[in-house]
Amino acid sequence: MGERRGLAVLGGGKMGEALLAGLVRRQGADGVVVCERHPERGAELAARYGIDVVGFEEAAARSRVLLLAVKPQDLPALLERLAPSVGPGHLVVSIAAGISTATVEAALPAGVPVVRVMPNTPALVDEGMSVLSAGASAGEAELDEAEALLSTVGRVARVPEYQQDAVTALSGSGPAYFFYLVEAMVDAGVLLGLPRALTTELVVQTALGSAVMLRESGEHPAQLRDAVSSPGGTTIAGIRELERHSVRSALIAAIEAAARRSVELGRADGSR
Ligand SMILES: NC(=O)C1=CN([C@@H]2O[C@H](COP(=O)(O)OP(=O)(O)OC[C@H]3O[C@@H](n4cnc5c(N)ncnc54)[C@H](O)[C@@H]3O)[C@@H](O)[C@H]2O)C=CC1
Ligand SMILES: O=C(O)[C@@H]1CCC=N1
Repeated sequence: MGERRGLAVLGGGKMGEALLAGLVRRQGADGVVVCERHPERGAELAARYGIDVVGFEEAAARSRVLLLAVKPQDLPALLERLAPSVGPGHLVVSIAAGISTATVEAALPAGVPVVRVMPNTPALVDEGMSVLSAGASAGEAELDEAEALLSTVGRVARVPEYQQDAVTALSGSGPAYFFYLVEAMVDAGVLLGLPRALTTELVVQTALGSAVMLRESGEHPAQLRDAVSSPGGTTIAGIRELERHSVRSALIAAIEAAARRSVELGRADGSR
């Protein structure tokens, strides 16, 4: 079993494809297969990335790493079908929000190493953030192996598993919050009479430039914001409105709600 080298992506949806696309772009399609419930979707991925679409049994026979990329609610059924083909020579990597390594391990034969990962969709453009935690049968070697895989599509961090719900709310869901902010800013530009295409360019480049500044300067965001806010100027007039509308507090509440939902998804029935 230890001889296997391939990678199987089980569930070729949005996140499965984002990881698949990045990995194939970096390492080629050799040894990569996908399992997908919807045949049309499978055919689309096969054509786009030059990979084989196979069943669970063949995926397990051909692959060392089994990347679980179905929705948390679909994971129990998938694990039940996958379990007979899996053994300790596999490395199971689960990206399902909220689902603990203990839950995945309990559905598989004893001793199968499981690593839980929270990735995000910017993996599509090699700017992903993936956060790893080891299950009971996984050690440094398995974390290193998962890290080698995920680092082809962005940055990687490791946390103790109890922090994964907070991570899910921040970097897993985070892209949606930035997209939401961008949408709102573009609406504002349109309201002020700017053409939508120009407005979008202004906002997207501003978002990108600000993100690069944050990463490269290492400065506190408040310091960078101060540098934009001239005394008696335009920026501080805008900031006052953000404060008046409790935007900071709304963001904190949103991220708290996302983390709570991650905890709920981890319950056997995903109930609220
Ligand atoms: N979308 C995102 O930004 C992120 C998603 N995740 C996690 O990734 C997982 C997938 O999420 P999405 O890609 O957004 O969902 P999705 O619904 O786009 O993709 C799931 C895919 O799995 C397929 N599928 C379901 N059951 C299957 C089965 N038994 N066999 C083969 N294929 C099967 C579906 O047909 C679908 O194409 C979830 O567990 C989610 O928590 C994690 C981080 C970020
Ligand atoms: O919304 C979700 O549940 C998934 C997990 C993190 C991002 N998307």
